[in-house]
Amino acid sequence: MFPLQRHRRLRQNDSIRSLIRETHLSPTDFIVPLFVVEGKGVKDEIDSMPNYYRFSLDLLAKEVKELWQMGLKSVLLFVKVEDALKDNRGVEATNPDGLMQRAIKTVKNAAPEMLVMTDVALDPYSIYGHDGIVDQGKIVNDRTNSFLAQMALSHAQAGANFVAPSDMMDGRILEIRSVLEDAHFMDTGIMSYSAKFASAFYGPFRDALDSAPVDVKGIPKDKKTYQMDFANRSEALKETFSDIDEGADIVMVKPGLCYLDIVRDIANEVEVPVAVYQVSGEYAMLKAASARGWLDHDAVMLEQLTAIKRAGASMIASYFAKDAVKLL
Ligand SMILES: NCC(=O)CCC(=O)O
Repeated sequence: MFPLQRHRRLRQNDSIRSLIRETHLSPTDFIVPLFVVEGKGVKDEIDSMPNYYRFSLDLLAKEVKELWQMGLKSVLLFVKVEDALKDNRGVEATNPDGLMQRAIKTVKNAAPEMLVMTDVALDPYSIYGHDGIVDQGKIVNDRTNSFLAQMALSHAQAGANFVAPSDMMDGRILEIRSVLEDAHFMDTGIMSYSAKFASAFYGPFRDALDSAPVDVKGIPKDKKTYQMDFANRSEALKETFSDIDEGADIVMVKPGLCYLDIVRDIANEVEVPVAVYQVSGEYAMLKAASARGWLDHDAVMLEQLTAIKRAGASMIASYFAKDAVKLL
């Protein structure tokens, strides 16, 4: 009771505040998403993601060395696939000499200890921009899983440490785990996008990879039959428990800031590490507002990242990773 308890005693100066601080960010909290394109000497800024780039393999190597020197130890690879290589089943996704497979090797050559995680979903390879095979206007589940498992295997064969299925098909973790085990890739981990919501915050990412669902009659224009309804909460736990039962090593909530209640729910319930993906729209909002002088970029960035960790994230996939680490 006041005045025996004066809460402000513990806030009087920076030394006491830092002594009692409960949440700390460190470079090892981050996974750095990287966008890869064909070509040479390409470092192409993404319009809706200022200061974020698509790299050709030569400059990817340079970027990865820089990240490693900054103390960033994990990357998550995404590729921009040329239109001529797209189809309905993602055949190119299993090409041993495809862009993803070469990107994995490039990262490993540049920084052998860098943890390489790879996106597993059909959308960058799909003529329809969907994460699964489209058949008569539907995204088919089980047939998609076989392709995802072959894609994951191909990434493992190229040297990926973790595959990261971002597609939200049912049962894909079990199928991927089984295929990896059968092929003796028992040390290749799975970071599952377990609670991925059908969010409007992914817009800039889809610009970056040209992977938005097409606007064609008879093809679903959104991903709501597989990604979760953002109004739901308990479903996220159900999805996450399924993925853990099927063999996920790390589970993920995506997007970040609007979903911290979900992060806390899951962190309270599960015993595997929880990743959060702070997505492209979250990045774009802060870049836009700070460019206009409306928000203090660095202060808001650190506040958001700290809040994500405070909510229960063991790791954060974030386009701010480099900006943040420079301040830590
Ligand atoms: N499967 C990866 C994503 O959908 C990323 C979305 C984003 O950063 O907006």
